[in-house]
This record gives sequence, structure tokens and C-alpha cells, in this order.
Amino acid sequence: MLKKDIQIAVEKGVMLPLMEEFYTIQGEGYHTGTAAYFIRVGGCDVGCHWCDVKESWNADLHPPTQIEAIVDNAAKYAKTIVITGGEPLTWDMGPLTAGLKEKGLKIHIETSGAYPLTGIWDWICLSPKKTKLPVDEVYNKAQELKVIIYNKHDFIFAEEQAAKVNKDAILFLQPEWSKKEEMTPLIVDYVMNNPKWRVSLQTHKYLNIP
Ligand SMILES: C[S@@+](CC[C@H](N)C(=O)[O-])C[C@H]1O[C@@H](n2cnc3c(N)ncnc32)[C@H](O)[C@@H]1O
Ligand SMILES: Nc1nc2[nH]cc(C(=O)O)c2c(=O)[nH]1
Ligand code: SF4
Ligand SMILES: [Mg+2]
Repeated sequence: MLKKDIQIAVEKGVMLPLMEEFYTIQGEGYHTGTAAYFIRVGGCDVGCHWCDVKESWNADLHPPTQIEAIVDNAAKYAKTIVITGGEPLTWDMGPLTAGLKEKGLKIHIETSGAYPLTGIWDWICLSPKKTKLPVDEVYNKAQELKVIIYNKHDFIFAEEQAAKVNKDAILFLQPEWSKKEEMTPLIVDYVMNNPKWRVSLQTHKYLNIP
């Protein structure tokens, strides 16, 4: 394909910069412990200094891939597909999610919510970031709010975000991985004192799986 045609296809969401795909156990949040096929789409400009997949940021490093190929492959592995990144909402998620829905799959997204919501989702995990706050539609539609705790101020940020999300969203606090020894005990105390919150750990990292 010509470079220009690839660019147009990516703009329409019929091709996406694909970083990696893997069948694993959802390690975080509400669906922790359940099998899912992960599709990691490249491209993110939110800029979290502690991001654990900085290799995903530059979309140009990840091959533009036809969504039919992504869908056909994913359908072989699992009934639940998690779209993550990078920031998936950088791109139009309409065509990819429509293709996965045609196969009868459940589709989950991991998102910062920084860009307008595209695509059809069975489950939206919103993990808001101070550097680029979520758009209203994602606050309104998220099933899950997962705030990363890197320092004590993040508890204040978490409450601000909880006030903005819809009332049915399930609330999680997750320690930032490099600060987990310091922050996990504070999260445990916080959840006991504020039981509307739940603890989320990156259990896949403890299990040494992707
Ligand atoms: C890598 S992000 C990709 C999806 C999307 N850009 C987002 O931030 O939600 C996937 C999840 O990992 C979380 N995360 C990233 N780096 C982390 C770290 N160092 N410690 C704990 N959680 C982290 C994010 O907050 C998000 O919930
Ligand atoms: N096992 C596993 N669970 C995850 N939940 C969210 C992840 C992500 O990077 O979006 C992730 C991941 O990278 N691996
Ligand atoms: S929004 Fe997600 S992918 Fe982007 S830098 Fe932050 S944690 Fe990493
Ligand atoms: Mg991850």
C-alpha cells in the first residue's frame, strides 16, 4: 500500500498501529483473574512519567495493521478482548470494535479517557491522568474508575475523579508499580477508612505473565 493510503486507512480506523497481542489473565481492576486476549495499539501523547509501556508512545514504531487481520486472529483465542495501548482513543475504535462484535466477542477498553469516545464497548476501564483529563462522555459511560497512586496527593486526585464519574462506576486505587512498597500500605488504610474504594494490584506482574 502507498504511504498516503495507509495514512488514510489509519485515520479511518480500518488500519491501526499494532504493538503487540497476547492471551493472558486480566491483571488489574474489576475483571482481575479472568482470561482475556489483549490487543495493544501504539500511540499515546498523555505523557505519564511512570508509564510502564513507554515503547508504545510513538505510533510510527508499530506496523499499521488491517483490522480484519486483528479481528480474525483475536477470535481464535478468547471470548473477551481487552483493547489497550498506548492510548486506544487516539484512534477511531469504531471499525475494530464493530468487527469484534460481529464475532460475538465481549470488548473491554483500558483508557485514560483523554480523547473522544469511539467504538462500542461492553466494559470501559477509565484510568484518568492529571496531564490530560478525561472527556465528559468517558466519565459518563465508564463501568470502572482506576486511579494510579504514585504519591499522597493522588488520593485527593482520586476523590476529584470519583466526583466526576457516573454513580455506578466501581472505584479502584492501584499502586504505581515502582512505588508499591510505600503506597500499598497507604492504599490499604485508605480503603478501610473509605470503603467505597477497592484495591487493585497489577497481579500479572506478581505472576510473571504478560
Ligand atoms: C499502559 S495503560 C494503557 C491504556 C491507557 N493509555 C491508560 O492509561 O489507561 C494501561 C493501564 O496501566 C496503568 N499503568 C501504567 N503504568 C503503570 C504503572 N507504572 N503502575 C501502575 N499502573 C500503571 C494505566 O493507568 C492503565 O490503567
Ligand atoms: N495481564 C495484564 N493485565 C492488564 N490489565 C491492563 C493492562 C494494560 O497494560 O492495559 C494489562 C497488561 O498489560 N497485562
Ligand atoms: S495514558 Fe496510558 S499509555 Fe499513555 S502514558 Fe499514561 S499510562 Fe502510558
Ligand atoms: Mg500493562
